[in-house]
Amino acid sequence: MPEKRPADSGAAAGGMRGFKQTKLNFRPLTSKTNQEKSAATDPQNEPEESSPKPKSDTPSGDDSNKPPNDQQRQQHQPADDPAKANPTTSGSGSGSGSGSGPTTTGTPASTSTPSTSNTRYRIRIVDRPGDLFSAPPGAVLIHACNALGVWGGGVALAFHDRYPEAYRVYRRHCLKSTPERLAGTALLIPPPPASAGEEEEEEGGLEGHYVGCVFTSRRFGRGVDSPREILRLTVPAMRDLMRLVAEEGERVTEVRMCRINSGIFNVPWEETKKAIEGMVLGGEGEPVPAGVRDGVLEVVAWERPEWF
Ligand SMILES: Nc1ncnc2c1ncn2[C@@H]1O[C@H](COP(=O)(O)OP(=O)(O)OC[C@H]2O[C@H](OP(=O)(O)O)[C@H](O)[C@@H]2O)[C@@H](O)[C@H]1O
Repeated sequence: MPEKRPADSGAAAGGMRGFKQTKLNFRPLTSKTNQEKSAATDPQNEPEESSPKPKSDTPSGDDSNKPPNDQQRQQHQPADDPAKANPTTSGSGSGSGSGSGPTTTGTPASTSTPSTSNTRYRIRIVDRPGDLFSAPPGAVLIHACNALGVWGGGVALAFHDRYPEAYRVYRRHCLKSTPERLAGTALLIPPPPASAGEEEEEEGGLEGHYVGCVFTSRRFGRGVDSPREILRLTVPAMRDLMRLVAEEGERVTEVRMCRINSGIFNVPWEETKKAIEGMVLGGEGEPVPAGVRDGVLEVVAWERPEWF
């Protein structure tokens, strides 16, 4: 992992090649219990009015597709405490299945009905250099988000430039709620049904991606949560996202992520990875993602080769 990096501006800086804007009609998927659950699991969450009252650094008004402004893009201060934090996890150790065999533990029987057995599973993260966005249709692309409705830098800006419609969905979702309520939850934005004649058919398999947003910090810039808090929020947020992913059944073909939290959020990647791999998921009627094999969901964490 690189020691230091600029809070880069992603696509704007040419970090990824060949970005294209994909204008699609996205519909958001959220857990009905997201907000209650988040409030319940986070003792620090004070109940707040759900009116989308902008905070001081919250963009306001009817500008849901407005790109982040310069001020927002520049508010990428590193967190005050870059010290290592102790992750709060619901389990210990990392996933350890073989993961590559054809065994179908927890695999849904039909193409779209998620399994709701008592199967428990873990996530195993495999680090790989490459382009996060070069994913097949049906892939979920996970990235960490603030809850203020801004994808202003790093990979979030690349998502913004690539999927402006998804950005609108995310932004609306944020403005309808509050950072306190969103912290530790997730938003899954599926692609619309494939339509014939899409233009973005070139390299990279651009269409058909789900955008998986995990709200691991309430705010960004000077208001970003501490690394410790970001790690703590990552666990329920990933759990929430996995539930949403599982409900999509086999429409989801793979789950991949960037090294969430490791750039602008300033949390060492190994800490985030450990927290995610320590989670025990599923069980008690919880749906199980279609990709689970032998109790393990393999998730590739892509990193640009220059940072790998
Ligand atoms: N263009 C690109 N293409 C491909 N991979 C890229 C990339 N740029 C960076 N990466 C990699 O992607 C991983 C995560 O690093 P990032 O710094 O992105 O995100 P993060 O999870 O630490 O932080 C979340 C906050 O970033 C934004 O913040 P703002 O809105 O600007 O405030 C959000 O909105 C959140 O608030 C690291 O492995 C980077 O190497």
